[in-house]
Amino acid sequence: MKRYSNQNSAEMLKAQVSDIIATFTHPTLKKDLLSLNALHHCAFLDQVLHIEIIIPFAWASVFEQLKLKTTSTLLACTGAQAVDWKLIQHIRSLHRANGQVAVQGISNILAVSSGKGGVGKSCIAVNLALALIQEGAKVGILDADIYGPSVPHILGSADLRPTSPDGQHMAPIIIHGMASNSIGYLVTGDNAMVWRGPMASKALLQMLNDTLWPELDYLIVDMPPGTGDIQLTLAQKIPVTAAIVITTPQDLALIDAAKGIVMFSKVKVPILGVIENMTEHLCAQCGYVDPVFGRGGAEKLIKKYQIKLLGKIPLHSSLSEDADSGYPTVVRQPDSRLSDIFRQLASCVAAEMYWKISAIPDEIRVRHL
Ligand SMILES: Nc1ncnc2c1ncn2[C@@H]1O[C@H](COP(=O)(O)OP(=O)(O)OP(=O)(O)O)[C@@H](O)[C@H]1O
Repeated sequence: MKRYSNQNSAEMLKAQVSDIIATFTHPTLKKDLLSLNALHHCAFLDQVLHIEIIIPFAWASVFEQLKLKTTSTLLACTGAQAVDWKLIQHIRSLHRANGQVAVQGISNILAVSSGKGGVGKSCIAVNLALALIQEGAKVGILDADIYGPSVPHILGSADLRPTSPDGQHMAPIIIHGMASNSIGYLVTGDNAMVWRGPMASKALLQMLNDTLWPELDYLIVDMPPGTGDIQLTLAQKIPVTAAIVITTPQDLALIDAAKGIVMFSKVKVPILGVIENMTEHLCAQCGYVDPVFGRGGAEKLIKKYQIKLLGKIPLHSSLSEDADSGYPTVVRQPDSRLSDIFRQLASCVAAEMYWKISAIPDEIRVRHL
């Protein structure tokens, strides 16, 4: 049985653990865990190997894979009887587009957009936000889809109304562990439809700035669909870190998604990539996979614009049924294959943001999980 009590052997232990965890590879890691300085601490106490891993983005489900892949080798090499793992998420505030000023308490804002309506943007924005929470991040959502605010419906909070503790600010609606605000909480029926563009953008910016958001690692902004004036104004005025574009595989949706990519490039907002929704139909009964809208659509888009395909979401009746029930799939069926897909997407989005955009050194918060 090995002992790791003195200084030399503590270094030996560190070297051994480092070698083992450095073998772990995953698409969220552009460098191995050692080059990322991820081994924060390791110690051998009472036959237990204690390991602390520090990662600068939301990573909880990948951390589970790391444990699964390396625990038996660690036990065999060190003679420990158990490994006590700890993940520290050191989520960084990354540079905002065009050097804009941060919103109080929010580290990063991610705009979820689409070139046209009906591609599943809100459904994906909500499930992505909730999956980021399951990945260990603090997340909120702002429904900026002024002409069709569907986030309250999907979250099951349409009947709730924000309160104002001081007559000037709004307390967000907390639902499924997530802070949310939406124009849908404030106006009912079709009232929002009559707003002119400048009025709508002003209202939204006010909602962003006057909501008492708790400390958030990520605020997801569900943007209005399309690439008109209101979208352009919001892309310029919301202090976003980056944007993602949702599309479906049909040619018409891809043409509009391309317009969205061009719009964000014009206003110098970094695009993390594209999410293809309704990629193929996944039969709820037999699991048969049918590429109803054809294959390879988003691939063409990412090739042309040199951006990343962040993930593909199948067309599945659960997604719309769960959204209509007010319990999005990630919450209602956390152990389903669809929820796994969303968690993978969440870690991929968080990692891509970190790798693509540099951190602001004095805006770092650390949280132990
Ligand atoms: N992958 C999917 N499988 C099954 N149903 C889906 C999927 N994605 C979205 N839906 C359903 O499609 C409908 C439209 O989705 P959603 O409201 O999210 O679209 P949207 O792009 O935000 O539309 P708009 O911008 O016009 O409001 C909803 O009923 C939603 O539940």
